Amino acid sequence: MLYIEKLNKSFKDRQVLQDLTLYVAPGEIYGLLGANGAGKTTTINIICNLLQADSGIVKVNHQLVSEATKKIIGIAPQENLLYRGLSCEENVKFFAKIYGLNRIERQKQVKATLKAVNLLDRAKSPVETLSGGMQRRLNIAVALVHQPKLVILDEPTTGLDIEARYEIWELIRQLKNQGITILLTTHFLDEAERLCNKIGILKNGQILAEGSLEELRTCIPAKEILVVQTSEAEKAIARAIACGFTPRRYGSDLSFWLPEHLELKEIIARFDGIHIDSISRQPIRLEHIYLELTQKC
Ligand SMILES: Nc1ncnc2c1ncn2[C@@H]1O[C@H](COP(=O)(O)OP(=O)(O)OP(=O)(O)O)[C@@H](O)[C@H]1O
Repeated sequence: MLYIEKLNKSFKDRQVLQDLTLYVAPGEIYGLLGANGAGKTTTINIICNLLQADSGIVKVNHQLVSEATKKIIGIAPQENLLYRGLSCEENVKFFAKIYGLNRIERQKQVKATLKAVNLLDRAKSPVETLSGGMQRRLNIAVALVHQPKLVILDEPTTGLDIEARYEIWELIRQLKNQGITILLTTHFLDEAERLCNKIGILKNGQILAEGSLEELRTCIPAKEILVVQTSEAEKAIARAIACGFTPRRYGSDLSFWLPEHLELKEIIARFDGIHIDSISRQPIRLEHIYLELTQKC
């Protein structure tokens, strides 16, 4: 559905995308992850034909991006694209007109889209009277009104409380069930873990790694992660290394990669003679993979 090959883009002498290559299959939710400034929005702007690449190929549904492909893409940008004084219905209708839907299609699609984002009962409410979560859902409705094949959601849950995030996640799952292909950017790694069947990790305009969560787990040669609280960190690290555990710091957490599954009593035995306050075990999460890849390069 989305094919990007060797995409390059510079702003003056700063190269923002470097041979960026990625593929999104029909019906997939692809999570594009990267720190601020990694090049996510630049990539999105090129896909939406709002920005010209210096070189490379971008195809949506087998067509090179152009004014024509805009009609098969729906974009919900980071900043809500809404008219605050207009009602939900008026906002969606306005974008339906921009996308060239006729009067009958508009009537049908405005209703269907507001229903899909669970805002039909607020159709007549002005945007400024909606909660932040409702506004984000309306921002997504605007991206759906012309029934696009590819939907781009740029940080759809930033700034929302957990209940509003759950509602957006449910909406994204429903879109996937309808066969819509989704490109999602997020800084929430748990969000990518829950929703995406493919994840690409972007740094300095290049994809460092790409795949399902299972495939990305192979980036860390460990079975699980041990988090240790101790007042004798130096001693614990030296002992762990001698046992074949790989030390890492995740924030202030002293952690170790365990190369094999061990019983808790075996783990405790390895730290014999060292003062340990607590030991906990964690599965390998996307945050560990993300940090490993982005800090190494
Ligand atoms: N129009 C522009 N002119 C000059 N530099 C730009 C322009 N647009 C983006 N950049 C630069 O390109 C780099 C990538 O920006 P981009 O917005 O694509 O990153 P991002 O991954 O979307 O970041 P964020 O997570 O903060 O949204 C940044 O260093 C940014 O300052």
